[in-house]
Amino acid sequence: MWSITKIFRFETAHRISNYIGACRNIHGHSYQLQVSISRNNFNEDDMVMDFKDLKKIVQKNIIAHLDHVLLLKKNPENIAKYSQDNSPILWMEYEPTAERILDWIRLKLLQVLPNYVELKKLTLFETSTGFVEWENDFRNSFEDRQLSKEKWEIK
Ligand SMILES: Nc1nc2c(c(=O)[nH]1)N=C([C@H](O)[C@H](O)COP(=O)(O)OP(=O)(O)OP(=O)(O)O)CN2
Ligand SMILES: [Zn+2]
Repeated sequence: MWSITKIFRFETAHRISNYIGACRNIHGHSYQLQVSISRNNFNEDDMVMDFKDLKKIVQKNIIAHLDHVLLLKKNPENIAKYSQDNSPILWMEYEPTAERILDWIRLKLLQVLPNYVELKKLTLFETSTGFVEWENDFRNSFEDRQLSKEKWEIK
């Protein structure tokens, strides 16, 4: 199995509203995202996938939605405090922990990546010392894509 990885950066603010400590306050991180996709063979250009094509997909579907945006869980407290704010807000179903942000990214990428590649691994650095990873075990790959498509179609 071959894989390629592309690295992205984005600046995003969040607050973890149920957190006991400073992460309850709105604060920002310079996130680093690593996206790895895999394939058994090469395409007619002798590539797993053109880095530029992977970049376009991730920029359009992920980075454009997260960069310089405030991530908030859609709960009554956050709605009351921040919904009148002029900042761009991405309202999330869950607290915007690194884990949940990466899961949001994973579900979106499963929906938009071309069928000839598999999403292999995702790594999200929230700080220079803390990161979360997801790795495909390839057992439920097809089912994951179907579920992801259904989830996004509902919204
Ligand atoms: N498992 C998780 N733990 C924490 C998350 C998270 O998303 N997942 N998030 C936070 C805070 O939002 C923030 O990221 C602070 O994290 P921390 O690594 O503690 O940041 P520091 O700058 O203090 O890191 P040091 O290396 O200790 O200086 C908290 N936890
Ligand atoms: Zn944080």
